[in-house]
Amino acid sequence: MSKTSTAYEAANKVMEPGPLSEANPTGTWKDFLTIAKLGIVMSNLITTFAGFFLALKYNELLFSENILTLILCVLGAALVIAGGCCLNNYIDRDIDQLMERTIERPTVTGRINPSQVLWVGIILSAIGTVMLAMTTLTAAVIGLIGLFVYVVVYTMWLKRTHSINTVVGGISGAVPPLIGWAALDANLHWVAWILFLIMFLWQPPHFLALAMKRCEDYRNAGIPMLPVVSGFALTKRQMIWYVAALLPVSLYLFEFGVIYLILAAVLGTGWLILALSGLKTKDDIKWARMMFVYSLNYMTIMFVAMILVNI
Ligand code: HEM
Ligand SMILES: CC(C)=CCC/C(C)=C/CC/C(C)=C/COP(=O)(O)OP(=O)(O)O
Repeated sequence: MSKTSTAYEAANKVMEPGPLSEANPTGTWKDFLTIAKLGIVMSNLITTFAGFFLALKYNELLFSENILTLILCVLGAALVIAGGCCLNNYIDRDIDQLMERTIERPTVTGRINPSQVLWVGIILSAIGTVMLAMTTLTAAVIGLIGLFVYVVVYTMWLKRTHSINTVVGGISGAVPPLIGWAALDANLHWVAWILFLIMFLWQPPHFLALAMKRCEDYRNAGIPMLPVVSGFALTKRQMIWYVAALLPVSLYLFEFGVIYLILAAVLGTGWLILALSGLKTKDDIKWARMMFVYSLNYMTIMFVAMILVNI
């Protein structure tokens, strides 16, 4: 039997919930922050804020006159994303108990009652959507599209069935800058769409690196991530294409000025060199670890720089 069919069959088997303990849930705030994936929410907020800040500049609006919109936008986006992460944890609790990386999650250990996680997810998403709607309706609709793609399309369907899962799921991770822009200006400028594209292209090298690092974990849980289904060689080649595509797209924001251009060129070329070194590496896991760390630094530095050069 091929590796591919084994993974797909296993993915179908794990649909049944396992022996999760629901006894004595003693969930603390820390448990809820874990479930809401605080680190991921915070980094998504960098891209949301970048979208908001650039919309201020392109629409010649004053920061001081839009502080309430900023608060509604950032808090609204944070709540929708955190709500999505709670729903993701609720739905994934059967497969999370099969992976070393996720086995300690409060939804698996039973420290939090699953129905509580479900309700917190729904309530946070609803409050966040209302807050976004108080900026513009477009911002709220984009938030809902992101939530739908993340929770329904990615988590409930593709994550368990197709190796294209994370590429499609990447649409949700790319909408936060659009939310930030739309909070001020519902007619999304092309710059907003470039931010979307940068985040969309950034994600495959980010999560495929992680999927390589955690390949055995995903295999055991029957999740058909690309390295599980198609192996490391093909995964590495795909990652190179995404990193290569990211470079010209990031340079397309040339009107941000020469400092931005130099930074984008240096960071993008550095990442491409690292990605290409994967073709020759003898230690795939070490390379994947470096790609993952590079992805986080690249995203943070690029989006902070986009804000700073436009002050
Ligand atoms: C489909 C898209 C994505 C997938 C599948 C994905 C997957 C993951 C996973 C599984 C981890 C956990 C790593 C570990 O525990 O070792 C992680 C970490 C991380 N991801 Fe992503 N990610 C995606 C999109 C994003 C986006 C859009 C951002 C930010 C804008 C982001 C930022 C981070 C950060 C900051 C971490 C490390 C901190 C943490 O685990 O809390 N990711 N990613
Ligand atoms: C507007 C909106 C809701 C946007 C969503 C933005 C968002 C949460 C992007 C990150 C996507 C992500 C963390 C995928 C990992 O899920 P996973 O289930 O593969 O990770 P896990 O195995 O660690 O749970």
